[in-house]
Amino acid sequence: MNEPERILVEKHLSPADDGPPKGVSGLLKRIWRDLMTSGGRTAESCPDYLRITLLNLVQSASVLIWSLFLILIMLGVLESSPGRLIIDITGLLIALGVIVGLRMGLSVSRAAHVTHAFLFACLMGLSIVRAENPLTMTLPLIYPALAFLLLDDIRRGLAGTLLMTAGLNLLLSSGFGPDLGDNAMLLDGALTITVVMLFQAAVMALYVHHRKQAISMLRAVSVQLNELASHDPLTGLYNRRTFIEVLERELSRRDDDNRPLAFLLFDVDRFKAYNDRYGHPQGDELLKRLADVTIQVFSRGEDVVFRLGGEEFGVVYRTDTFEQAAEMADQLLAAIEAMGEPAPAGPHANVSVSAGLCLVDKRRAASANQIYSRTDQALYRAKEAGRARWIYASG
Ligand SMILES: Nc1nc2c(ncn2[C@@H]2O[C@H](COP(=O)(O)OP(=O)(O)OP(=O)(O)O)[C@@H](O)[C@H]2O)c(=O)[nH]1
Repeated sequence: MNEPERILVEKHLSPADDGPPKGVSGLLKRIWRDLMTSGGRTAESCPDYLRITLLNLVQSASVLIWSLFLILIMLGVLESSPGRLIIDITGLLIALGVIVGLRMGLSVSRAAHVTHAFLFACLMGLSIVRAENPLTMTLPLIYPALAFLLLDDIRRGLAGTLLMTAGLNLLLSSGFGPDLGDNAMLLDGALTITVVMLFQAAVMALYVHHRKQAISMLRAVSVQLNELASHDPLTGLYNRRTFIEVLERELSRRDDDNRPLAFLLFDVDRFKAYNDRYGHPQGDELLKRLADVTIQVFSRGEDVVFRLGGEEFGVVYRTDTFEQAAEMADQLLAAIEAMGEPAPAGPHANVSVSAGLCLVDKRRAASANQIYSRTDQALYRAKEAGRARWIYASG
């Protein structure tokens, strides 16, 4: 994605600022939003929003659950065992670690993998530690849904689910897992776990697949819309809307980049006569050829060429010296005159353009619109002075 497109996409994706909500409910909403978005690290329109909010949701719930278990153990309501304590304390530390880590910029994938690995180990551990309770067997059934949602990866989610299913069946058959009494109950339990887990895995895989498809479709549509909104359909150049954004961005970078910033505005001479003589379609062809020639002259990655409307074009570019900026304008006018189009009217043998050249003064604060209108006046003077030339914009 090149620079002007990046600006538009970022602008498009940046969250709308509705202002902070007020009152107690506003405060609670702000805290909740802050927690779910890791202190504003993500927004609804961002691709990683779902994973970050889900990780924060799972880990916040974990903090509450592990704390509750620890309090109940300390109060003597729940029986204390070393295994149980290790799982509860590790769970609490990991949950807090992921929440804080995400706020401090921890990679979302890494956070998802840590959470997923602990979920896996913890559910297996609980099945052993609480083996006396047959209900423990149902706990690991939550595994596939969360693993798929956290990892957002079908292969890993599926591999983890199969491993969990195998592990649970191993626990049951080895006698380490929940005590299911007789063999018939054991078989029933093993089959139930396997079928439910695989069913969940299939449903979640389908869900993750469709969500990914929908997201990539939306991204493609968003890129297409940006393309339409930022480009001129005839020449493929950037349009006026992008021009203002690019020039404003370059103006704001004046302190970071010491090289002179130039804006060249040019307009085809006697284009009406050309259209009248050769027809509109031929006029369109000429505009396309002009666009190509301009791109050939201004071919550096940072040069940005625009069609600003009708037969008017613009270039925003930087050079090492002001003299070089003027040389570029000379080169363009010469390249256009060398295009070899027959002239419909006027004294020139070839198609020509008139231009205004503005060299932006670092010390003078001017908006993009002001620079445009100053350069337009210079262009007007070039027309008045006989066309086929460029004139400096004053001020
Ligand atoms: N073929 C074609 N013509 C266009 C397009 N947009 C504007 N025009 C024509 O461009 C012509 C501009 O005419 P004028 O503004 O009178 O300027 P000019 O004839 O070039 O004269 P000067 O600028 O004074 O040299 C008009 O006839 C418009 O119809 C376009 O997309 N395609």
